[in-house]
Amino acid sequence: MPTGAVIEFSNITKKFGAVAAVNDLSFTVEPGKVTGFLGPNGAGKTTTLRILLGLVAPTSGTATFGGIRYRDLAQPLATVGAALEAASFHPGRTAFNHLNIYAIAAGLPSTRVTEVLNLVGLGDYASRRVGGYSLGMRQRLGLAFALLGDPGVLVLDEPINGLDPEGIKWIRGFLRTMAAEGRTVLVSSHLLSEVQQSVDDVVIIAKGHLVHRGPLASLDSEVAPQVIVDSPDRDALSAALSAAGLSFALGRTGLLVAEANPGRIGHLAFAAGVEISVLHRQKSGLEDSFLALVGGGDSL
Ligand SMILES: Nc1ncnc2c1ncn2[C@@H]1O[C@H](COP(=O)(O)OP(=O)(O)OP(=O)(O)O)[C@@H](O)[C@H]1O
Repeated sequence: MPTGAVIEFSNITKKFGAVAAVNDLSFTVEPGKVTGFLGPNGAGKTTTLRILLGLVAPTSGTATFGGIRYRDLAQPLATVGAALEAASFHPGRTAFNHLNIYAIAAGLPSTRVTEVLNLVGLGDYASRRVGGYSLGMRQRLGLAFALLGDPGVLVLDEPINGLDPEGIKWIRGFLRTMAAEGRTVLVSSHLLSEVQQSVDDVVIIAKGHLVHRGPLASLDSEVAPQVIVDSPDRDALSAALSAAGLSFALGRTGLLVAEANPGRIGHLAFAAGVEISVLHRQKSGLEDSFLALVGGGDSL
């Protein structure tokens, strides 16, 4: 059984000209869990993963597997499996031939190619040309490649992108199994909802900065609870809230007030003679917390 190594990013910065795509990023990723690496498009996820895999040199900082940089690993294929892009396969080659080239280069037997193709559900399609594969099948082929050396660490960039519902269900189970076997599994996504059911921990970045890391459930406490209140006379209610110095925004079912105590809102409406039609506490969901952390949904 492969043992997962701890992935460690220490003060990673990557500048493209004057722009810092990744800015002083530090975090660790533990074995035996699925860790979601989340952030809106352009947050710096792909750049960070490319640095980890030695494909891009950081401007400063280090990224290591069990303390060793990718380029210094004695057996890279047996240590880390990565799937960064699904589309870069030679269309004229069969899936078997594609993987066999890498297997031969790594000194692995052809039986391993058949094994990994079966593992990702492509066993029946091994002799088909990759050019005829759907996006979902190419995603699976990318995973098969990542698994070739039976690595303890899996690094997958947006593996759920483009999968149909059946494929999404399959990959969720696949990620869980990989982590349960002791591997370190790092999966990037720009959508929390996409990975919510598969991840134990989350690392969230926005504009190249770390904005949150911890167990998935820790996201719940990130946004302060709000009160939803409404009135047949919304203008009068708004005036009463403003007079009390409370900030609020228009929500779907009323005014969202930055205040945790519904009793306080009820009291000030009563004192102002404003009739209330809705009044309750709103606990934000994981998605709300995620959007608040990454600066709203505009860039998603
Ligand atoms: N080679 C490059 N040259 C210049 N700028 C780049 C380069 N690669 C990435 N960037 C910029 O760095 C920022 C981070 O990009 P990156 O691809 O890492 O983000 P991401 O979170 O993976 O987003 P996406 O999910 O859209 O790929 C973006 O502003 C991007 O335009």
